[in-house]
Amino acid sequence: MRLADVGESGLVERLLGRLARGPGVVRGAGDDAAVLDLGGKELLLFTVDTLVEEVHFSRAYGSMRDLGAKAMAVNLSDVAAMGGRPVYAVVSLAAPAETAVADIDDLYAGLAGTAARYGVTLVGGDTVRHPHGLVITVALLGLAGRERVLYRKGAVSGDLFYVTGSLGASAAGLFLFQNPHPACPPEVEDRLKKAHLSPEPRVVAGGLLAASGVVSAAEDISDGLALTVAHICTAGGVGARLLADRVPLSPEVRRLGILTGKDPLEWALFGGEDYELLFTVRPGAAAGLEREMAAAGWPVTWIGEVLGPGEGLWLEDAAGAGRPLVPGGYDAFGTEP
Ligand SMILES: Nc1ncnc2c1ncn2[C@@H]1O[C@H](COP(=O)(O)OP(=O)(O)OP(=O)(O)O)[C@@H](O)[C@H]1O
Ligand SMILES: Cc1ncc(C[n+]2csc(CCOP(=O)(O)O)c2C)c(N)n1
Ligand SMILES: [Mg+2]
Repeated sequence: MRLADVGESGLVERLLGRLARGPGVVRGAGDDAAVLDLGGKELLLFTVDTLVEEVHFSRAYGSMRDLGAKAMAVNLSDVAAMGGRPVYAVVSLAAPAETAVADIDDLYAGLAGTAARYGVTLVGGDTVRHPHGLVITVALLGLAGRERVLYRKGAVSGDLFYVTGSLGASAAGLFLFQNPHPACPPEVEDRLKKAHLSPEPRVVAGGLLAASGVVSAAEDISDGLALTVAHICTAGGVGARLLADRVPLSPEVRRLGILTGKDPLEWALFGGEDYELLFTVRPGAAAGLEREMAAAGWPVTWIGEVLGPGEGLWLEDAAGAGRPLVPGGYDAFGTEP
C-alpha cells in the first residue's frame, strides 16, 4: 500500500494512533495547533507547516519575499484558528547549493516582515542542503487564554456556520498561473494572483472570535471549505447544511468564473489556501457577533447551519434543493492536487 492509496487524511489517522498523550497535553494532534498546559497563566499553542517547491509553490509565480511571507502566514493562520496570539517561531530551510544568496535574503525579508507585523520573534532554525528544490518549514508558538481556545470540536445542532472574508480567490489565482487567460482584465488577474501569493492570516479576527465567548468551533480554511466543514462536523459529531448562494465570492472570483466558464463556487469549496476562518456560533448570539465583527473591520458571512448527528453534509442551492456536500479538497497525495 502506498501513500497515494491511503491519502493525506488516511496517513495522518494512522500516525495519530502512535502519538503518546503526555502530561500537559490539553489537545494533541487533530486540531490546527496542539494545546499545551505548562502551568502558566495561558495555554501554549504549537504548530508547524511546510512549503515544498513545485508542490506548494513555483518560483515562476511569485517573489521570494512573498514566499517567505506565505510560509509565515500559513502558520499564523493555524494559531489564528485557535484564537491565539502568535509569539515565537523557528524556521527550517532546505535549499540546493546553487541557490542565489540574494534569494534567501529576500525569503527572509518576507518571513521576518510578516513575523514582525504579527508580533512574532524569530528565534532560530536549521539550514540543510536539498538536492532538488526549496523546502521551508516554520514552527510557531502561540498563547491563548485558558478559557478562550477555539477548537475544531464544539459545534452543536442549531449553531450557525460563518466565514471571515471571501473564498476561492487563491485557487482562482493559481488557476490563472497555470492557465493564462489573455482576456482576463489585469486588475482581476492581479487581485487573484495576489490572493494566492500573499494570504493574510486572520489573527486579529481569530482573537476577536475567541474573546466573544460565543464561538463553538473554528478552523482555518487551508484545504477548501468543503473539507473544513467536514472536519468541524466530524470533530463535533454533527452534520451541516451549507447555502451555496451565501458562500462569499469576490467580484474577481465571479468574473474569472464567467470568463472561463468554470463554477467559481468550486474554487471556494475545493480549491484551498484561502486561509480564512470557518467557525460556528450559538444562534442567539450570531447577529450580535456579526455586528461586532463588522464594526471591528472583520466582516463575517453566515453560510449555513449545523445539523444533528447522523444528518450528513448538504449543500443547498438558491431554490432550496439539496445535494450531498462531498468532503473533497486538497489532498497531499491526491493524483490531482
Ligand atoms: N506527520 C504527522 N505526525 C503527527 N501528526 C500529524 C502529522 N501530520 C499532521 N498531523 C496532525 O494532524 C492534524 C491535521 O493536520 P493538518 O496538516 O491537516 O492541519 P493543518 O495544519 O491545520 O492543515 P494545513 O497543513 O492544511 O495547514 C493536526 O493536528 C496535525 O498536528
Ligand atoms: C505549484 C503549486 N501547485 C499546487 C498548489 C495548490 N496547493 C498546494 S498545497 C495546497 C493546500 C494546503 O496545503 P497543506 O495542506 O500542505 O498545508 C494547495 C491548494 C500550489 N499552491 N502551488
Ligand atoms: Mg489549519
